Amino acid sequence: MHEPLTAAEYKAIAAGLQFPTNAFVDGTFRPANAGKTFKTTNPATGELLAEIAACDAGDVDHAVAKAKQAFDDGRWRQRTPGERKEVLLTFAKLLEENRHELAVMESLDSGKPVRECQTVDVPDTIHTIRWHAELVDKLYDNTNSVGPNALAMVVREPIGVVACVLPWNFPLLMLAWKIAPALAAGCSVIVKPAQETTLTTLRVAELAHEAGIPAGVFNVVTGSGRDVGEPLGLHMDVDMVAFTGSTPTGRRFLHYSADSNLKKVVLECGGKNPAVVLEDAEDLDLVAEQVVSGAFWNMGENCSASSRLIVHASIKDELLKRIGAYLREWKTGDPLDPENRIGALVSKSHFEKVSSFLDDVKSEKLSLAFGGETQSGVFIEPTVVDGVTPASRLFKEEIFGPILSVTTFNSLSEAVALANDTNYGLTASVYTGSLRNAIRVSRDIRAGLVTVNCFGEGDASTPFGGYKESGFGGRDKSIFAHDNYCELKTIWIDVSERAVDEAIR
Ligand SMILES: NC(=O)C1=CN([C@@H]2O[C@H](COP(=O)(O)OP(=O)(O)OC[C@H]3O[C@@H](n4cnc5c(N)ncnc54)[C@H](O)[C@@H]3O)[C@@H](O)[C@H]2O)C=CC1
Ligand code: BAL
Repeated sequence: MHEPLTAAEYKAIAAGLQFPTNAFVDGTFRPANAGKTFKTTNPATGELLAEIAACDAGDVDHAVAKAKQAFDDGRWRQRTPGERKEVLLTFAKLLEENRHELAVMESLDSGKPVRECQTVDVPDTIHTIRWHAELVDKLYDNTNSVGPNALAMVVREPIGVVACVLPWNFPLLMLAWKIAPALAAGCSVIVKPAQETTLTTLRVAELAHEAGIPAGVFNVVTGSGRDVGEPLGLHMDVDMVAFTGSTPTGRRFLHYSADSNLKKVVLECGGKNPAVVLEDAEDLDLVAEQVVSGAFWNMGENCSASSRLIVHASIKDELLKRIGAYLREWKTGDPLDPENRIGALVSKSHFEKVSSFLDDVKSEKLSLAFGGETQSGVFIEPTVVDGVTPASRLFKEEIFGPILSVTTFNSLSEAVALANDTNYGLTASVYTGSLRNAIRVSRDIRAGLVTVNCFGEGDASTPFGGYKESGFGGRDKSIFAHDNYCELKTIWIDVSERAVDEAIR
């Protein structure tokens, strides 16, 4: 069902698309109060796609009031879990029916290859919504054993109004990682998409409404971080912020919370993730394939990108040779051509940032093993830089582009030390033929997800999020994500004889 179409079919869909342009609040599209707009363009071509409502603090106040009203009157949270499940499954079905449109819109707005949008982003988005829908009527609350004189119940309740502040690198999927558990739990949401990639979020909101999610429960406020993200972070009636993006912006949300109502903050931030290849790795072809996909999937615009290859010195040359062979399959160019696996970076300014790391290759006299070429001011070919030391910016900073650094080691302890030599701790991969080494290294690396002999992000049932400066406050995906969007309430009922006697009197 999610097989890619041909380039001609994708272009025909693109030609017929209607782009949503207004914020979505209380079940209807509405322009910004102040009437302002911002432009959204196709990064691959520079073509203007749409002018979108540039909302501000007044629009945020309106959306929060509507979301709070919807939460307070119980139009969603007081439906049974089974009823919410059915609506969310209808929502998933509508997404499925519109999958080609969503894949093309995502690709046009972000520069991502349509092939990935069609085969990964859209199906994973739908699966995430289905998974949380299916979870919600299978959870049990607790009664605790507190003796014969009382009954203690511990129940989950939806946390309230949730602001979901999203990044541009996986617009649909990050939307699903936040809204699926939030809506399943019974919360009202206000989504603030990244300005670069607003279109699919608006279309999804429309489909959610069509599926039967009541007005005011799913709202989208479009605009900049300063004008929309900050007022949401500071709002006294927002109960929680669920954020994915950079660590510096994540840090701001902790300040906003401290300066307002101590709202709960869950952050999924950056990464500088190692792929550690031990001397006893068994199948170097498989390692090369996985390392390439870990580093270059989504142009490396991925918080879980394995951007540091840490390889035993004795096998480095052989591994690089095989990486070179796999890179031939990673063609760069028109995102709407399903033959291409590397599309455009999300914007000119992001291209400039990523390109500055290519300048370091020259200034630090590092060795370019593959790539290094740019095209049309927005495309960067997959690039592998050899001989990178921990002192280099390439080793330390999140690049968020298709650049892989290579560093060697000679002992297991050196490998672990290099892997942990970062302020981040999101993901890591270990390649080894030894079960003992796999377990030891996975336990010693300080990261929220360690994959062994593969690259990946787990599935909907496994939590995703980071140690150290990669995350804060909770995890995306899985039952643990569901619990992010709930408060726990204890209800203690006195059933002692004294209480019964008093009740009779
Ligand atoms: N962990 C991840 O998945 C992501 C990491 N990044 C990293 O961040 C770098 C910068 O990208 P940006 O788009 O600038 O990320 P960002 O973290 O600034 O943006 C993420 C979201 O936060 C909002 N935002 C920005 N400034 C805000 C503020 N002062 N108050 C409230 N909300 C605010 C944005 O509008 C967007 O919706 C990238 O080069 C990359 O290294 C970017 C996107 C996703
Ligand atoms: N790769 C999923 C999370 C992120 O990049 O933001």
